[in-house]
Amino acid sequence: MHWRENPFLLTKILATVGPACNTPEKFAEMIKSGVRVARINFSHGSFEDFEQSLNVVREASKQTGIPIGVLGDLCGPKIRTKEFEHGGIVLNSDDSVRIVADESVIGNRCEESGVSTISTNYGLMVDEIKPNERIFINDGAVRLRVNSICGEGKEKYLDCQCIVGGLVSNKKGINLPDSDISTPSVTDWDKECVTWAVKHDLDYLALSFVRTAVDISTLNALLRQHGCDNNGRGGRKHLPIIAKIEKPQAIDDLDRICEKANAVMVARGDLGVEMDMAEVPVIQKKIIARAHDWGKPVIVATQMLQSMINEATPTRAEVSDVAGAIMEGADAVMLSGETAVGRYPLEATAVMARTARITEKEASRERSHQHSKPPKKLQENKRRTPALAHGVSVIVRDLQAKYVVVWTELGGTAQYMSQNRLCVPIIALSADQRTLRQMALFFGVFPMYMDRPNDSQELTAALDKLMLLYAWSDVGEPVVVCQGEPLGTPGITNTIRIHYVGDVQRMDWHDEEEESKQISSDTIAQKILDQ
Ligand SMILES: Nc1ncnc2c1ncn2[C@@H]1O[C@H](COP(=O)(O)OP(=O)(O)OP(=O)(O)O)[C@@H](O)[C@H]1O
Ligand SMILES: CC(=O)C(=O)O
Repeated sequence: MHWRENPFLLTKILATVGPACNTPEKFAEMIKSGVRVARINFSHGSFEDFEQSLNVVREASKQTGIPIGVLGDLCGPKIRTKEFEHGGIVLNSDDSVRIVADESVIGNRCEESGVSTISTNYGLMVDEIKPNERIFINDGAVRLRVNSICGEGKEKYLDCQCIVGGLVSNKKGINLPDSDISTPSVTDWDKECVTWAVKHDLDYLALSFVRTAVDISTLNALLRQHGCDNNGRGGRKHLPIIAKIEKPQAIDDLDRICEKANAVMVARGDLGVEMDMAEVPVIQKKIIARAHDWGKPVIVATQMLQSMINEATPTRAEVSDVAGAIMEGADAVMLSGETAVGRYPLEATAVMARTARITEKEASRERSHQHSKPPKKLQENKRRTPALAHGVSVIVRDLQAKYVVVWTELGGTAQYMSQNRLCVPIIALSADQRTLRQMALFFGVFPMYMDRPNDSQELTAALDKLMLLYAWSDVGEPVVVCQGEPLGTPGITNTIRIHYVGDVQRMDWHDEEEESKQISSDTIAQKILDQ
């Protein structure tokens, strides 16, 4: 157990798994310094690779005793270049470039004519793009403009002119910022990945290039075919969906996307290509605020500590970026290439955790002067658990309680508590391993396994022992406890208790002692620990 080594970092850190951190020992070190969710990117590698990454994470989680959520990142309708004769070609400004319909063509550059040919994994794009529209390759590093559409059937191609030159190599991403493309939101490859994810018990699925809330419903329908249910649950497996916001169309449907998805991600890599990069910071702030209105966790991703792929220290601007996202209210911050292929994965995690710790303290201080603001849309819905969570935030403030403790079957209560930004650790106890892993994404929530107690009394006794064992609390300090009554029924959190650590035992034992003899806090603590 490393709870004491790295106590209560409220902000959640996601790390992308890749060759740079692909051993249980390395990943365990990253967990110890603050990583709580591992991202497997289905864009890179085979099912064998994904299985190996998953085993690494699960083993590291076992070694550290800390529940780690695993997120499978579905590629969605991402268009990519296919293969080239020598792995790639260099384009120069004004070069003539053909994007061909035939997906089997190997890309090349004809030295005689100077014309370059590129094939893609979406041949139909030649039917859907119009003259004058732009084609961005490799995160916008290389840019083309379409002159005209030529040929027929398999021979059809887009005749383009290169505006910004550079290297174009195998499997590089293509963005079409001016075009309306009808690729399915969940591709055949995504479907295979979903089957794999369900079979291997992943904890989250992220969907790339979400355009409207309908895309979330499409994935949910597919998950239902696999026996999952993200709404009513009804005893079925819960596999929450994270909507990646990286298309301008998604911003137009943000409210419905936040309502339908279980969490959202500000995927700044593609967002910064699909629209003017200069707009991204303002959009990020808006997405974070909107996700909070709906009580959904929000992750800020991409290039957070990009220079650490090659350098042992980040730039000041990168550190400021991490801090800025946390001040704006991000629940989680993500590392991509930094941990997947970078030279300093552990250092990157440590910098992120240190920055988060200092920033969240300041953010909490600022919030403590404001009135608690529960998520607007949840409050409008007038449901029991969000109202209860709001009540807890007021009690925590009035009593200056140091912890909130919830007993949760499915994690819903922990999520509502998290969204109220209590600014104190929420210790979320559960006997369900999947629930524990899924709660790893929630800001301020610390999932911990506990055998299911039979009743409130047993829960209180176990809680006291936990508090004293880890020296989180002293006897007599207040802890706010939330649970369902009777204990163990999912979806009925209906009780808030203000418990003083050791209280029940203090009274019991006091009766046994002679009337005049005061029993000390130290004696009570010792008796609880000895039980
Ligand atoms: N498992 C992996 N194996 C090899 N290289 C990887 C792996 N994961 C990531 N990378 C490399 O690190 C870079 C950044 O990682 P990231 O996961 O953000 O990929 P990406 O392709 O940029 O993201 P996305 O597919 O979400 O747009 C990738 O472009 C790729 O070159
Ligand atoms: C994370 C991701 O997919 C992006 O930033 O584009």
